[in-house]
Amino acid sequence: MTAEQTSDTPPPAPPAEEYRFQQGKLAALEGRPTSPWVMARRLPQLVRKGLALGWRVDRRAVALLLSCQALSAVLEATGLVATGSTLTSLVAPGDIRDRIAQALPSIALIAAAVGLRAVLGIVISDVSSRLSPRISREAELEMLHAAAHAELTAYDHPGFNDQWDHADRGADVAKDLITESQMLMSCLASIIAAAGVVAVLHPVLLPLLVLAVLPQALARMKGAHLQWESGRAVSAERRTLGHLRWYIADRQIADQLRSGTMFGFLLGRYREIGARVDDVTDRAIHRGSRWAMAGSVAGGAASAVMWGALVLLLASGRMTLASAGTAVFALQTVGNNLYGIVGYGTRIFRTGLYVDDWADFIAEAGGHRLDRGSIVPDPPKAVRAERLGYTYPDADGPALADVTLEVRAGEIVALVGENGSGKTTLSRLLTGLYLPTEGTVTWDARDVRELDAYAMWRHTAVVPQVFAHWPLSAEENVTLGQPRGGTAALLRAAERSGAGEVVDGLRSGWGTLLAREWFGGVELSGGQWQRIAIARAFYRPGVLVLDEPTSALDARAEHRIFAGLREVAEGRPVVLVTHRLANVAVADRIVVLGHGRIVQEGTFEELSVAPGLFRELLELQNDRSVPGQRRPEDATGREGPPEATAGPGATARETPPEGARGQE
Ligand SMILES: Nc1ncnc2c1ncn2[C@@H]1O[C@H](COP(=O)(O)OP(=O)(O)OP(=O)(O)O)[C@@H](O)[C@H]1O
Repeated sequence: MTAEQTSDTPPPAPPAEEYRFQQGKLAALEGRPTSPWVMARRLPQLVRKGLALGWRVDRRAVALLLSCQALSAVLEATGLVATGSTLTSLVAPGDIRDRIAQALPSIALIAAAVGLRAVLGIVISDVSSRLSPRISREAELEMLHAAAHAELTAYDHPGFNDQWDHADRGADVAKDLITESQMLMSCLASIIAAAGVVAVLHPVLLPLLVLAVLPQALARMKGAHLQWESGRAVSAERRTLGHLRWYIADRQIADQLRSGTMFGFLLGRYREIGARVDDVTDRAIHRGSRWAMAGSVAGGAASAVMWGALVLLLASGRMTLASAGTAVFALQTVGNNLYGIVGYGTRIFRTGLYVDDWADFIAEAGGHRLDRGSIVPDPPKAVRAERLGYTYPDADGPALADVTLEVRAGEIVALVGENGSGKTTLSRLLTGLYLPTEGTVTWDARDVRELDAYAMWRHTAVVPQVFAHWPLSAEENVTLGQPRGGTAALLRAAERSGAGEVVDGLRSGWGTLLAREWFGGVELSGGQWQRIAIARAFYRPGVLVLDEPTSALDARAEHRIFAGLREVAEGRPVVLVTHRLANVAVADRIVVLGHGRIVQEGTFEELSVAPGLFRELLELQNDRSVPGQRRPEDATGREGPPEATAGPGATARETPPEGARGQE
């Protein structure tokens, strides 16, 4: 036990709200089959689906599979018929040598059929093994395509991530659909062959055999459905476990996990959630076992009836010994294959449910497929928001309301305001990453809804607050794999952003892999990464959005960005989001947001003198006095007024929380 766990302090009371994925309403779940009968009816549909998947990947392989299957069934029937005639020859009266000689051709036929079926089995297994991984990869690619063509807002909808998870599982097991379909067809072909022989021997045997297998078939299907249901019920919990694993083991926060001695606490959460998952799964397994038990008892009784009937037929002389012997072989073949059908049918049904999830996802990207116009825009000369409003899914109120503003090419508009006032949301709307829930956003007077989304994003360059560290070369990290404008454009962007200095120090210059050491790459510092991210945006044409672009930069690097911004803004609309109010002096216009609305608008000179939120924030940022601390020259004990001595560029200073101030 670690020192962390031996602490005498009692475990903390459970919080009012727990980190938990919300399970969205899964429309696909409704109307899903629940009864074994409906499940059985779905099997042909699923086999078709499996074959269709395979067909898309490799037609020749599927055709070969089906042909081998059919041939194998014919050989099975031939073998059974030959078994019948072998037995008839062997039990006939006469000299044993004559009887053996008479049976020899059919024995040879049985041997040939068995041998050929073995060869066909190897071919079938070879073809389906090659086909399976390709099917999964194809399914995965379709899923990734669907995800990349979902609206960004999809990720804010509870349920979307769940649907992605289910689809992912579906893509993973899609390969099994073809193998299971093929096994199912193989069993079916054998049954048809053997059932024909049984039916000829005596018509009563076949229905009795079906009756013997049916109870177990129903029980197994019920079990499969219960298992699938429980899997869905705990899927959100499983994802939470996955996230917790990330928090416990990821390198990015490994230092904080240690310095905050968080390990024991998070592990406790992990155990609690794991126990909840086990609870649901155990219940499903117990229910499934009860069904299996009932199915076995009923099936055993029905089998006894069938074998009793065979003995009666033999005893009453309605069946010869040879026919009875053939019947035993044929019944065993039918019986085994019926169990095979039940087994593979159950598996294919379960696989089918997951594959349905996958199919639902790729059809509609979890209900959030990009569904916009097809107009391919030019780089915009003016981006305009008109009475714009935006409410996040399931949010209590709007994040933005009644916002009207325009940013023209060559103009820098700064968005400022307190945390949560809607700056990032607005910048995402202006670049069409979100679609408005109220009002419109237009690019050169065209509603962004009418534009082809990916075509418009080719004219957007964004430095978000949290930017990607792509595990690619330095050059690809700037060009994003879409070189345009040649080396000159790359070097220009690098020069203006300060990324050039970073690249100059790298072991292979622009070709250096920027990834962690254990990927064979070079890891950059936070500020160095930010310079690369800025170069990325400077390199791309179109609307430029800089959301806190210099938060990790040193003073020299920051100065370079803002000093060069006017040049970068030439011919393109620029939106600058920042809390460092000294930096917004570079903007042509400043838009101040408060609770999702525009509360002030003007130039730096206008707003810094006009009473209002901007001046208040500016003064707070420039205030370097410490509340409650006496200044040496202030012998009267009077709390010093805020000093406005710090010039523009002074770093924002955190003020202590209200409660802490009260205790001073
Ligand atoms: N993905 C989201 N889902 C739901 N609500 C969100 C989401 N992102 C932001 N919000 C809410 O929308 C409001 C505006 O957020 P936004 O990120 O636009 O603010 P901001 O002004 O950029 O804040 P900051 O200065 O802290 O970056 C906030 O109240 C926030 O809680």
